[in-house]
Amino acid sequence: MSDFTLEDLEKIVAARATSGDPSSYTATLVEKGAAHTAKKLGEEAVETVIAAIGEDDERLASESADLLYHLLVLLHLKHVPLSSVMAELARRTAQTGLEEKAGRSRATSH
Ligand SMILES: N=c1c2ncn([C@@H]3O[C@H](COP(=O)(O)OP(=O)(O)OP(=O)(O)O)[C@@H](O)[C@H]3O)c2ncn1[C@@H]1O[C@H](COP(=O)(O)O)[C@@H](O)[C@H]1O
Repeated sequence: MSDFTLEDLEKIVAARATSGDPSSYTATLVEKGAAHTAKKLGEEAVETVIAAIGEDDERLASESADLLYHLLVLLHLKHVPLSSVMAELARRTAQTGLEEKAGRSRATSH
């Protein structure tokens, strides 16, 4: 099994974003900006849903990889480090998902 991590991919994305390499898809996405990348992320999310419902596991893994890659590019463009996302996920491990959801409703009802 590969020990490749999302942190590794985050570093690759950061390097390719500023590479100026015309063959880099990351550089192309970054050039088009956050709004374009967010739309691409949405498309990849839909493709992941379609794969989950009607396609095989290999296709689901492939679409999930596209989704995570585009999320990392968007986070890069918005200057949100992956460590912030991981910190938020780590914080949530202290409670169940439904407790966390109840906390969100309380936070937005004020
Ligand atoms: N993980 C990925 C990755 N996943 C998906 N993609 C690209 O995402 C695109 C998604 O395909 P779509 O059909 O949805 O989009 P498209 O039609 O090609 O693009 P649009 O014209 O619609 O914008 C494809 O071009 C894929 O190659 C990725 N491109 C790059 N990476 C990683 O980023 C690294 C650097 O890539 P470059 O920046 O291209 O050097 C690579 O070595 C990989 O590790």
